[in-house]
Amino acid sequence: MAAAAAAASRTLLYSSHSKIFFFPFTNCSRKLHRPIINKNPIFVPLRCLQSAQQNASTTHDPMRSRSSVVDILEERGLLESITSDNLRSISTTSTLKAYCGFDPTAESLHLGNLLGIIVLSWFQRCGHKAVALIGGATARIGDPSGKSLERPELDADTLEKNTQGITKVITRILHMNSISNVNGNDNHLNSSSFFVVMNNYDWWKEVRLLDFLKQVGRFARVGTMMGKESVKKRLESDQGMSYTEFTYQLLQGYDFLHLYQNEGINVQIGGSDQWGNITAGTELIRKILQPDGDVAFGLTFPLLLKSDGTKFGKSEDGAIWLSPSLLSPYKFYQYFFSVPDADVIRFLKILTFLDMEEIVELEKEMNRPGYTPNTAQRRLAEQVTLFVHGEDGLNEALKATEALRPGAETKLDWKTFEGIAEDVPSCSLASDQVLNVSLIDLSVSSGLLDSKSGARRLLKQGGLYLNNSRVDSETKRIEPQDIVDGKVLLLSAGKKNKVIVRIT
Ligand SMILES: Nc1ncnc2c1ncn2[C@@H]1O[C@H](COP(=O)(O)OP(=O)(O)OP(=O)(O)O)[C@@H](O)[C@H]1O
Ligand SMILES: N[C@@H](Cc1ccc(O)cc1)C(=O)O
Repeated sequence: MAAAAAAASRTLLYSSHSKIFFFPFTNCSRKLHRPIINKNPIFVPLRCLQSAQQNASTTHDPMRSRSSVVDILEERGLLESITSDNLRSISTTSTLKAYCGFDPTAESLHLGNLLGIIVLSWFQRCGHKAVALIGGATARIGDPSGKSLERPELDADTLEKNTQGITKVITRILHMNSISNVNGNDNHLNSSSFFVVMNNYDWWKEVRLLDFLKQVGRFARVGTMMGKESVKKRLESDQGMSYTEFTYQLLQGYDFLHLYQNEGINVQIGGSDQWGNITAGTELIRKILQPDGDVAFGLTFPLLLKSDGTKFGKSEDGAIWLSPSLLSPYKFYQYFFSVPDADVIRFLKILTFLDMEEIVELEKEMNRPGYTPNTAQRRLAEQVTLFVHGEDGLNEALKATEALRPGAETKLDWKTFEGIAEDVPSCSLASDQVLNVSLIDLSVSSGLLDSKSGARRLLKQGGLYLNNSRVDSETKRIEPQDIVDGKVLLLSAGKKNKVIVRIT
C-alpha cells in the first residue's frame, strides 16, 4: 500500500476545461507530456512535423529488442487486421505510441471496450506508450460504425457526465495496473510504463470549418468515404445517413493526423468495426504528409461476442459495466465465474495477461478426469476482476462470494451484509413479523418463496438456509440470536435465490 501511495504521489493530475490529463512521472519523452499548442491546429510548422516524424517512426532503442506486440496479440486471438505487416518488425526495435479512442456515449465503459484497454496495456507491457483518447468532440457527431440507426444527439450535461465517468474508469484501470508494474508484480512492465488520457474536443474546438475543408477535406475522396462499411450499410437502410454522421470518419481520421503530428502517436487501435475510421487516418497521414514508407499504422482486434453472436456493448441489455457504481465487483466477478466451459479458454487468452503456457495447461486439465469444475472460470474471474477493480475490488468480490455461499463457514456480520446488500434482494419487516415466526412462514412473507408447501418441500430436500446454515427442522422459529447484530438475517433457497430481511 505504501508503495502504491508513493507511486501515486509521483503522478500529476490536472484538469483543463472539461478534460483530465493523467501523466505518471516517468522517463518518457517530454514531447508526449506537453502537447505542442498550435494556434491554428490545421497548420503544423515544418520543424515540428519533422521532429514528430522522427519521434513517431524512428525512436530506435537498439539496446533493447522486444517481443513483437503484434505477435503476442495474434497468439492470444486479439488481432484482426493491421494496415501493414511491417508493424511486426518495427514493434521489436522502436518505441511505438499507440492510441485507442472511446466516445463518451455512456457513463461508463463496458466489457467490449475493455479489449481496447487490454490491447493498450499489451503495448505498454512490450515497452511502448499508451494513450486513451476520449471522444469529447466525436461523441457530438456520432459514430455510424455498426449502427443501423442515427445516434441520438447528446446534450452538454450528459456529455460532461459521461466524459468524467469514462475518464475515471480508464485512469483507474491503467493507473492501478501501471502501479502494480512499478512495484514489480508483473515482469513484463517496468517503471517506464506510461499512459495519457486526452480529449479530442481540446483540438476540435479550435478547428475552423474553412481551414478544415481546405487543408484536410481536399484529400478525402468521396468515393472512398462512400465505400466504407459503416456508410454502405447505412445508405442501404430506409433512414439513410445524415451528412453529419457521414463526416465522422474524417473527424477520426483527422484525430490520427493531429496526434501523429503533435504527439508522435503512430499506431491507432480499435475493434474491427473501427477499421474504416482508422484507415481514414492512415490515408490522411499518407496523402497530406507524404512520408517515405510506413510511418503510421492501424491495428484492429476482433469484437467480443456473446454466445448468441451479438456484440458486448453499452446499448445491449445487461451490459457488463467496468464502473463499480454501475456493476459491483461481486457481480462482475460472478459474471466471469459463470462463463460456459466452451468460452473460458478464449476469454483467458483475450482478457487476461496470464502466460499462454498456463492457459494451455488449464485447457488440458479441463479435459482430464478429476478436474474440479470451474477452476478455469475462477482463474478468469480473479484475473479480470483484479485488472479492472484492483486488489480491493477483488477482495470485496471474494468476500461477498464466500458470504453468499450456502453452507459457508464465514460468520455473517453487519459489515458483510452491507457489502452484499446491493447484490441481493431485500425486504424490511417489523421485528414482531420476524421474531418467533416460523422459518416456513418467513420464507413466504419475505418473498423468498411463493408458498409454504414449496418452502416445506425445499426444506425436506435440504435446500433452505438461514444465515448460510442449512435448516432441517420444519418447526424452526426465528430466535434473537439468528438476527445478525439485531438488524438483519439472510434467507436462501438453494444456491442462487436469496433475500436479506432487514428488521425495522
Ligand atoms: N464487443 C466489443 N468487442 C471489442 N471491441 C469493442 C466492443 N464494443 C466496442 N468495442 C470497441 O470499443 C471502442 C469504443 O467503441 P464504442 O464507444 O462505439 O462502444 P460501443 O459499446 O460499441 O458503443 P455503442 O453501443 O454506442 O455502439 C471501439 O474501438 C470499439 O471497436
Ligand atoms: N469511433 C470510436 C471512438 C474514437 C473517437 C475518436 C478517435 O480519434 C478514435 C476513436 C468509437 O466508437 O467508439
